[in-house]
Parts: sequence; structure tokens; C-alpha cells
Amino acid sequence: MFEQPIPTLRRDGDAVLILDQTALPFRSETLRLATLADAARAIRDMQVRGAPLIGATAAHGVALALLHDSSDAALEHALQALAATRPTAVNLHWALARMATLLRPLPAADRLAAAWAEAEAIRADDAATCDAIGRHGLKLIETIAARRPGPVRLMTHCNAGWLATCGAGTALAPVYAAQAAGIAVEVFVSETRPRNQGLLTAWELAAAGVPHTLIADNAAGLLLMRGEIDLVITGADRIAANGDTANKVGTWLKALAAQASGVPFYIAAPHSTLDFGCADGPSIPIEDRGAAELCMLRGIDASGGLAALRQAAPGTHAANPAFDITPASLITAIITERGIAAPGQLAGLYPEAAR
Ligand SMILES: CSC[C@H]1O[C@H](OP(=O)(O)O)[C@H](O)[C@@H]1O
Repeated sequence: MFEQPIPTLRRDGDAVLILDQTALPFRSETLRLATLADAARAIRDMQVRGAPLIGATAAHGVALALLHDSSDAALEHALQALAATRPTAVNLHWALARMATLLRPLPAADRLAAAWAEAEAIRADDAATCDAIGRHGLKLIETIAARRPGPVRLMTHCNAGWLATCGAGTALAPVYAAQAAGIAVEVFVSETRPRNQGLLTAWELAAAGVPHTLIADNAAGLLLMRGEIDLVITGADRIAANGDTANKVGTWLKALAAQASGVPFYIAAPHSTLDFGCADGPSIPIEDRGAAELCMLRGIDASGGLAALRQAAPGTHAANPAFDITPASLITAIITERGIAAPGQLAGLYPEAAR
């Protein structure tokens, strides 16, 4: 089982501790969540981020809410408040639905203990799921490694590593599995404007000793065109029944460039990212995170303090969709904890869910 260098999320008595990802990659700070409001803010402000991780955090947020009031009204308020934090990652809504199904029928007095237990089960399930994704994705890397000498050159986008989950990650889980198997991989990661989650991936990989190169988002096409990449693996926030996939904005452009360059393009995702109730990509809600996030840059100043710099002229009109949709036709296959399937064939791996 992959051991997270720093737990992204863990219960601590009647509170929850998270790694504050808004302080990374400069500071590794743990934040204590004690209330429903703390949990909702942590998700909304991306102190925790990554589809699987925000689902697990929301589940723990329900338990935090029930600490003070386990009535029907309090439970429904918690479910609604957490559901309202971010729309695109179905993992959040999957986790809340799982908590609702368990807790609604219970006597109020039994709900808190059950909520903590279910939240922990979701966390543990995600960690095991990440390991399984790593095992299945490793096969793709092994096939490429057997074909040519030198490191396997893998491109990814955003952060779908251990920081985005309760375990090894999704897109990066095969990378960590390859490292453990002694197979050389070099990762090319795009910075992923505007929140630059690619810098989190670079931080993760540096800490793990995995060779990597940070590139500007717009440089990815050139590397693909030049034949400098063997495969692309990204994460996902929601996969529709037909295999269309929502992921961090910029993913679609990479998929287009990969197809144009003859490079296989994979999505890595757990069962909690699959939404068989959503027919296709256009049905997936796309989060708009507002102009400020696009017009400001985050970093550290000369004194080492966290700072935000304005990079656009005041009053600049900006649009900031946080995700885009990659059609199934551009996806070579989807790597799940149950195996690898073509985008439109996921029902074969999850017959119980696809009914
Ligand atoms: C395994 S994480 C999947 C997905 O979540 C990230 O979004 P965000 O950083 O906005 O929470 C990104 O889209 C990852 O690819």
C-alpha cells in the first residue's frame, strides 16, 4: 500500500486534519477542520482539492456537522452545504449520496458514529483504489519500456497524484508503481494555469525522486508533435456513461494534440469518478471559478511570505472555467481499479453501477 508522505486527510478525534494545498509547494501546513463550515470552506477554497480527496473530505464534513446536531434538519443542511461547494467532481456528490443513504434511515443518536465510520471507509477505499489503478496503469508503462531503451516519457496535466486523493493518486499512481518496479519514467507536467496544480505535481515528484520537467501549458503540443512523449495520462473529475470525461481545463487540448501526434491518451480514475447517470460530456456541469483566480498569481515574496500578485490590469474582463470535456473519441482507454477499458466500455467493468 502506497504511504502518503504527508496525509492529505485524516481524522483527529472530533476534528479532521488536512494538508493545506494552498500553501504548497512552498509550505507544508496542516489545517484543522472542526466544523461543517471549515470543511465546506476547505473544499470551496481548494485547501483540499482533487476529485477523490474532496469526496472524502465532504464525507468527513458530514461527521463534523453531526457532532453538534444529528437531527434530520442538520443532516440535510450539511449535505446541501457540502454539495454546493464545487459542481464538477462527481466524487463529492457520490460521497454525499453514500453518506445520505446510510445516515437518513438511522436514529439520530446513531448517526455520528456511523458517519465517522463511513467517512473512514471512503478514505480507506480510495487509498486501496489508487493502488489498484497503479497496478493496472503499470502494465501500459511496462509495454512501452519493453519497446525502447531509456525512460518512458509520460505527460500529465494538473495534479492527479497523492495530493489529489487519499492514496497514491490516479494519473501518477502508475508512475509510483513503475518507480517501485525499477522502471525509469520521466514525467512532463504542465503548470496548469490558473491555479498551477502542475507545480504541486512537480513538488510531489521531486519529493519522490521521480525525474520530471515542468512545461508551460502551451508547450505540450510541441513536445507531442516532436515525438518526445510516449503516453499521456491525466486524472478526471467526472466520466459520463459514454466515456466523455471532464478534467482540469486544458485536458481537451492535450488530447487533441496527442491524437494529432499519434500518442496514446489515457484517463486514470476510480469508481467514484464514474457517473453512469450522466449520459455524455455536455451534461457535465463546468465550474466557473471567477476572474480573480485568473488575474492573480500566487507565490512567495522576497521575504518568503505567501503572496498574491495582480498580473492583469484592474478591471480586465476574464473567464475562468476550471474544467473542460474530452470526448471519448480522443481517449485511448480509461485506467480504473478494476482494469483498463475503452471509454464506452466501462459498463463492462462496473455492471452493477451501469444498470
Ligand atoms: C485525481 S484528481 C482529478 C482532478 O481533480 C483536479 O481538479 P482540482 O485541482 O480543481 O480539484 C484536476 O482536475 C485533477 O485532474
